[in-house]
Amino acid sequence: MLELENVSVRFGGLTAVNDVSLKIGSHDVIGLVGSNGAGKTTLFNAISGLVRPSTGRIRFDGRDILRAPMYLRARLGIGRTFQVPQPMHELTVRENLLVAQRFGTGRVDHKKIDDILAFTSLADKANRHAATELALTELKALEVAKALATDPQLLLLDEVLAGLETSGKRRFMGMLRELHTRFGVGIVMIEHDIETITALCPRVAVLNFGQLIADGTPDAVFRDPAVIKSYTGADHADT
Ligand SMILES: Nc1ncnc2c1ncn2[C@@H]1O[C@H](COP(=O)(O)OP(=O)(O)OP(=O)(O)O)[C@@H](O)[C@H]1O
Repeated sequence: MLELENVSVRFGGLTAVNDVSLKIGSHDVIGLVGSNGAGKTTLFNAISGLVRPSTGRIRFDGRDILRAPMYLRARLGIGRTFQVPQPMHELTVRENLLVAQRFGTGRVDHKKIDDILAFTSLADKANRHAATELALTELKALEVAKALATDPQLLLLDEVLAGLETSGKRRFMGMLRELHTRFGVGIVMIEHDIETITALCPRVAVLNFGQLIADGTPDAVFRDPAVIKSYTGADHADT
């Protein structure tokens, strides 16, 4: 579905993403990990069209999208969330989803919006205003709901679990587990907690200083000496 070929993103003298090649299939659920500043969000930005790579190619369903604007990528089926929820504060939850749906599909489908509200446990908040009437878990759920409203084939989730307390996190993980099968989307999720990634993702990709240093099952990746070194600075795990 998505193919990155030798993608690099530079900000002046800093190479935030360095020569990354990665193939993501429509049935993939991938955890994207790496320490702070490793380039994870920048890679999402390159895929969704927020930043333009300095070099490389990006194809979606065989189509070159390197120069495609964000809205076109959304229409083609690339949906994303942001690390800090970005609702349109003056609108209600339902209105936020309607705007996202229009942006992503060019249509309005109230039945689909109702399904998404139910799935994300936001049905009873549909007429509340995002700015003043939602708790953090609900704002995070709204972020996922907005991305779903764009009708994605590929969903990029940027730290959707960060900052949630234990029970909210558990509920959210249940929702994420269902997301893939219920909406038929491929998923790439950025997440720092290795236990969470291992529980949710059959495949893990690791960035270190912008480079992809591992890509495989959680078991294989988290035993990889290069990955352990990137996290701890040590050459071997203490096992
Ligand atoms: N717009 C920008 N201009 C300049 N430098 C940037 C910009 N965006 C990101 N960077 C830099 O690129 C590097 C990668 O940042 P990025 O946010 O992609 O990392 P990350 O892996 O998502 O980190 P975190 O886990 O802390 O969110 C960092 O050094 C960051 O400071």
